[in-house]
Amino acid sequence: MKIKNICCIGAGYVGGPTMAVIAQKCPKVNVTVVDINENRIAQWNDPDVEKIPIYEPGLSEIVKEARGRNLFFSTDVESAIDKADMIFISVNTPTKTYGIGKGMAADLKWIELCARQIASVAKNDKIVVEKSTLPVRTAAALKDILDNTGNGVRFQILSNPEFLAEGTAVDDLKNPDRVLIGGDIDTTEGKEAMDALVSIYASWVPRENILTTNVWSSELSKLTANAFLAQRVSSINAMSELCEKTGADVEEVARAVGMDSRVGPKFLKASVGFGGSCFQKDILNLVYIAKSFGLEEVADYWEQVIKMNNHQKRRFAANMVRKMYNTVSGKKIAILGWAFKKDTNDTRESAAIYVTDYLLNEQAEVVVYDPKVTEEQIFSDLNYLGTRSDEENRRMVTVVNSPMEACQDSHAIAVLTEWDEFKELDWKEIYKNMLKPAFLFDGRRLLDRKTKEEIGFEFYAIGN
Ligand SMILES: NC(=O)c1ccc[n+]([C@@H]2O[C@H](COP(=O)([O-])OP(=O)(O)OC[C@H]3O[C@@H](n4cnc5c(N)ncnc54)[C@H](O)[C@@H]3O)[C@@H](O)[C@H]2O)c1
Ligand SMILES: O=c1ccn([C@@H]2O[C@H](COP(=O)(O)OP(=O)(O)O[C@H]3O[C@H](CO)[C@@H](O)[C@H](O)[C@H]3O)[C@@H](O)[C@H]2O)c(=O)[nH]1
Repeated sequence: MKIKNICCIGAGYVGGPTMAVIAQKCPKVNVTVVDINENRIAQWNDPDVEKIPIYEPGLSEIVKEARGRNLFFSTDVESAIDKADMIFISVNTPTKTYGIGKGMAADLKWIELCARQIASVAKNDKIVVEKSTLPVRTAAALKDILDNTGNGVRFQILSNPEFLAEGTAVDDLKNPDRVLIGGDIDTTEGKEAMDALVSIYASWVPRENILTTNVWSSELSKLTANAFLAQRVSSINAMSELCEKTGADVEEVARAVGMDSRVGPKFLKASVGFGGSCFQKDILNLVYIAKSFGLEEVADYWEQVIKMNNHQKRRFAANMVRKMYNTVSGKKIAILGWAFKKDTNDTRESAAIYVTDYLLNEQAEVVVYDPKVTEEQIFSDLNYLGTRSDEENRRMVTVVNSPMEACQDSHAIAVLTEWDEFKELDWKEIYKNMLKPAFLFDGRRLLDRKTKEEIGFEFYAIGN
């Protein structure tokens, strides 16, 4: 079966970049990305490609090349579903904020809406691909809805979780460690659907890097991968606290441990805590699934990864207050970096939000600078916590367009995102313009201690 038309529902951080790369690599396949968010689609269609809604290195160039040729962005969901042979569902699956499973389970309401819409529109057989991260066995629910509410056409459901990391999405999509495709391996139709998706990826991914499994293994592998990755960060962050008490340096420890080929060197960077839209949500989902099967020990084991992460964010902020003579009330504190990691404008679950909230509770005056995050986003993140009103947040927090301005007349600086540009700042000039003693808290192990101390900073870094 040859795929000619692809539709992707959800033009977000996954749908947008993933489909842009498929369109670039498969110029003969028409790819239409649809979303109910009109503003987002308008941004994807902005004649100035630098204004697309997602910042990812290399993405605007691909959109420029493929948009209008075989890559389209639209709000006409039904027409795109109707035309497509293959439909990717790439909508958000956040943690539930209500009802059963509140604060833990994934909210699948947008997934279900997609399934019902596909079923009502489809007039010929279609392959439906789960691209969103979903609880294991969601494919069964999807199949139920599609088969029971459709027009008698046949659907094949595949699981094809996405492993891209933000900030390196384009590179991850072009050179993935693996592509995972789960499907109904016991039927001819199931195998044909899997082959059709394999042939899309095989346009640029070596065949041996495309794994095919049963659908449940594929769904569960995605949650497992994120749990393992987040666990590494929490593990090294746990050691960072012990390093601070003992005189060991967490970077030296990570290097020594990571050189064991069984452990490996990647993802062992101690930090102020992991953020992003996935790790916390997916682990909570895993914990919920384990609990729902009565696997209390399994649930407790993974929940600890989240507990450690919350502790790391809190202890970083608490340490700032403690070092500044136990009060930051009325003190100006510059926050450098708001995104959850460098090279993205995404702020979901960013540690900066929680550290700032803590400092605001201590009555600090906070000034924020981030090269890619808008002022509106920063206030929206703070308001979402519900700790104080929008008016209060706007009174206590200022967002500025330059790091020098953020640091001017401040008592302290906290580096919370590892943007490369922070390494190159004129730190002598910054020091000169600060109140003394000038405190510098490095939540990313980005800056060199020796040179900063020579300038005169009171310097504190995670894990050393
Ligand atoms: N962000 C990542 O790096 C990443 C990586 C791998 C997997 N994932 C998973 O991919 C999924 C999507 O994540 P994201 O970060 O792209 O989310 P996102 O919020 O950026 O984008 C989702 C989009 O889906 C749209 N949408 C929701 N319901 C819709 C409907 N019924 N019809 C049309 N559009 C609809 C929303 O308007 C939104 O624009 C999640 O399950 C996530 O866990 C995310
Ligand atoms: O050694 C490390 C590595 C990461 N982080 C932090 O961990 C968070 C997540 O980083 P990263 O995993 O690089 O970015 P994400 O975009 O969240 O990607 C993760 O989540 C995606 C969504 O499911 C998956 O597709 C990716 O494979 C998985 O890496 C960020 O706050 C990082 O700063 C650290 O503190 N130390």
